[in-house]
Amino acid sequence: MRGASVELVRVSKHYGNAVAVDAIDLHVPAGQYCCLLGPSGCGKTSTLRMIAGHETISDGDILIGSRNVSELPPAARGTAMMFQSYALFPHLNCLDNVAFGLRMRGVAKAERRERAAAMLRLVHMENYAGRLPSQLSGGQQQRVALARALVTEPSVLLLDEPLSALDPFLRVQVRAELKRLQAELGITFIHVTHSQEEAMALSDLVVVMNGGRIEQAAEARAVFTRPATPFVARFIGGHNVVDVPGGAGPIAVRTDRLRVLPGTVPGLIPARVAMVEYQGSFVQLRLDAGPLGELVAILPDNSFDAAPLREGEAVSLGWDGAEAHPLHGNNAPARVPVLEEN
Ligand SMILES: Nc1ncnc2c1ncn2[C@@H]1O[C@H](COP(=O)(O)OP(=O)(O)OP(=O)(O)O)[C@@H](O)[C@H]1O
Repeated sequence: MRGASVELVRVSKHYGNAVAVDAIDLHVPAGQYCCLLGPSGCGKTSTLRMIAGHETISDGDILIGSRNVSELPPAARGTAMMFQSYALFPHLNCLDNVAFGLRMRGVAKAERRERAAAMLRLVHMENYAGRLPSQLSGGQQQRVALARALVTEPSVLLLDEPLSALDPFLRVQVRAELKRLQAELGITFIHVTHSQEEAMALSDLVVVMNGGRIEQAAEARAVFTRPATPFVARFIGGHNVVDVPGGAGPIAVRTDRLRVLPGTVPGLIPARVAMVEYQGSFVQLRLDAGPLGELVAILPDNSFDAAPLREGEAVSLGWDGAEAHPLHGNNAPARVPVLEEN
């Protein structure tokens, strides 16, 4: 299998008068793991469904590799889709479920079975080939669904909240499995999630969406250390968005970089400890900073224990200059469409 790049050029989706996706530009290089991340209703699923061809594009173009696929039916795009609900056929065993997509494409029976068995091996489910979906756990069904999506050898796999139906323990396990498979197969994955943690753990490219637009598209570490907008800083978590009076605009200060000193220190921001939350390896402090609102600081448990603070106590807040990250607004560079060989 080979990955293909995915390029969205001024892509919009309207439902009647409502704009679900608003003229977005995005380039996902071939073979990358990309997560579309954002709150409910921000347009992630509509974007994914337009790439798959399950939804018409209201405006703009989608290119996969060097082909403009905007008008092509789903089966002609070289994509496969994996859904949140596993959507396995209940009356077919695992092998037949996986082979189903090949039957639809007219592949002969012996080859269908061979390729389906190879896919089950890939997801470590070869010993369950004869079982019905009802005889499998949620995580196992998810693996079979993955094998079924991959059996047609897509160059792009589209995943719509593939982990959200799993319990937290399984979610982390299947997440690692997805990452391993993507690296092994080298095909492009585009994965919709509203979980920051999931996006950070999986992605080469994190695309943060809000209100039908892209707020930032960058590598996970860049999104976390250099969020482009107040929305990204808040959504990705781990940041305070602070608008100091007389400053040059809002800045982001990581919660683990906010300094909290006891008492009143001239020149620092006066605050009061509103809540102390013990979280195991660290302690989270909610701090009432008056006109600046509530700020959050996290301290390793040993630093907190060395000089504990109590609720109601007066403190002073500050940060090193280098830790103040200006939030310039949407500073994502304008994208120039790039064509690559498929
Ligand atoms: N078939 C439809 N008809 C009308 N409006 C729709 C339709 N599908 C989605 N929308 C609207 O378009 C916007 C974007 O929806 P979309 O499903 O793409 O968001 P999402 O980010 O995937 O949300 P979620 O995480 O809740 O699935 C929402 O306001 C939604 O109500």
